[in-house]
Amino acid sequence: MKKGRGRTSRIRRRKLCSSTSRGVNESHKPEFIELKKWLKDRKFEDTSLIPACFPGTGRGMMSKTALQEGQVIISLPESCLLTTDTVIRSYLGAYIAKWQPPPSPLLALCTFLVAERHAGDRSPWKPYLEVLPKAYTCPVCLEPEVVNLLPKCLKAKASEQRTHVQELFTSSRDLFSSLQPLFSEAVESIFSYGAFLWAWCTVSTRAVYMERGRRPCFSAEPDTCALAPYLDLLNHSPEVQVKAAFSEETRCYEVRTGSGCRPYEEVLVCYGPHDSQRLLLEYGFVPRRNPHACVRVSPDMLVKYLPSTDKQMNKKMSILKDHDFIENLTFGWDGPSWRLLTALKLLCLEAEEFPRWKKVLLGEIISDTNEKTSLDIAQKICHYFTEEANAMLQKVCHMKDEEVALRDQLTLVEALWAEGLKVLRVSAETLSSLRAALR
Ligand SMILES: C[S@@+](CC[C@H](N)C(=O)[O-])C[C@H]1O[C@@H](n2cnc3c(N)ncnc32)[C@H](O)[C@@H]1O
Repeated sequence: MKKGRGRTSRIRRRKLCSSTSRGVNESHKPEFIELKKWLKDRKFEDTSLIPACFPGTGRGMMSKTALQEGQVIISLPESCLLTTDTVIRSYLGAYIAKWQPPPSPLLALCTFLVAERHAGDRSPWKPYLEVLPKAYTCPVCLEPEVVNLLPKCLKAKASEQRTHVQELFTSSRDLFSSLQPLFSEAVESIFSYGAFLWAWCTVSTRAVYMERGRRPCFSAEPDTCALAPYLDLLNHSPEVQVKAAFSEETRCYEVRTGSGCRPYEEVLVCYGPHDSQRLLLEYGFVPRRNPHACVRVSPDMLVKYLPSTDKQMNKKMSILKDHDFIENLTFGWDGPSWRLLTALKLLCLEAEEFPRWKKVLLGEIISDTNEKTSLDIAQKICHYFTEEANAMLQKVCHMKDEEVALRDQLTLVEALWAEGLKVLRVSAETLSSLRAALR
């Protein structure tokens, strides 16, 4: 779906296709009947996709007919899209446009969503708002005791996410207060943290990528998010491909299949080639069978089993940092990544081998000892993580029995650790084979 970077690009890099699990048609539900009427009034032409509930992925989209490769499966007219243009054209527009410093496009969208949800029956967006989830499962919404059970790297990111949303909310209070003339109730009760969090998660987990030019009424942050009713019912699969973009010619947001799909199968798009920690962080779910699943090795784990007496350790670590070998070191379905083994080889260099560190980064073999030592360290790290994953799974299982109210949240965490454990088992086998080949 596009070429942006970072938070927005991933949302919007959606491809499409199908899974084999049968879903239960939900198109008869009153909220979907209303939504379809609303879409029709806005010139949306019916599609072969209908909302349905699937055993593996929950609510998503099912195809009523066979879909051919390259076919447009959904074409949403501009008038159905909720963008910053919608906000500026609305009753909020004049307030947002004169606010200093200019709010970010994301804040404008969140403010609009909160106000419209509050408007209830009076909102022209009601049929769309009615089908949106009432709650989300991104880490920012999880209970602290559940966040505490996340893998270390993800826990740190979850905490950053929470701080980011809280700060955005706090720093927006004056803007919300300026909107008081528009409401009979106190704005503090309308723009509560809970309402803001819901809006932030709505945009974060559902928006499609649609780039708009910079406007002086908004801050310099990229304006790339658009909410696309109906289309945003499409779930993710890492294995499918689609093209999705706004067409200047038809003035519609179009999704085109990358491959065919049989009738009554779930139609899926790809949110990006993300590992499951990232999908949990950004979208609040852990997919089944993720080929991009991995277990991340943090810098402190990297050195955990290395001799603390190594005088060159600081220098080695700064080389790794300078050459971007400190992040994205992983175990995956293929075993330890090349980057992880390379970082370990560099860290395991003997004093007399150290001057040849550049060759290590180029992938050259320095010595048998270096090869063996680095594999041994990788095995120790893998073993440590395996023990940790087993212990965490036991803890989560115990908590699921004790804390029934947290069961859904704990199930997500459990899925993540269980996937990690599988990756580590495969990695342990790969490491054993690599080690045996050196004997
Ligand atoms: C764009 S919405 C897709 C429609 C959504 N399932 C719904 O009912 O509104 C994205 C959200 O759907 C869910 N989701 C998407 N793909 C999924 C998958 N493969 N497995 C489980 N949940 C998924 C996640 O909650 C995610 O935040």
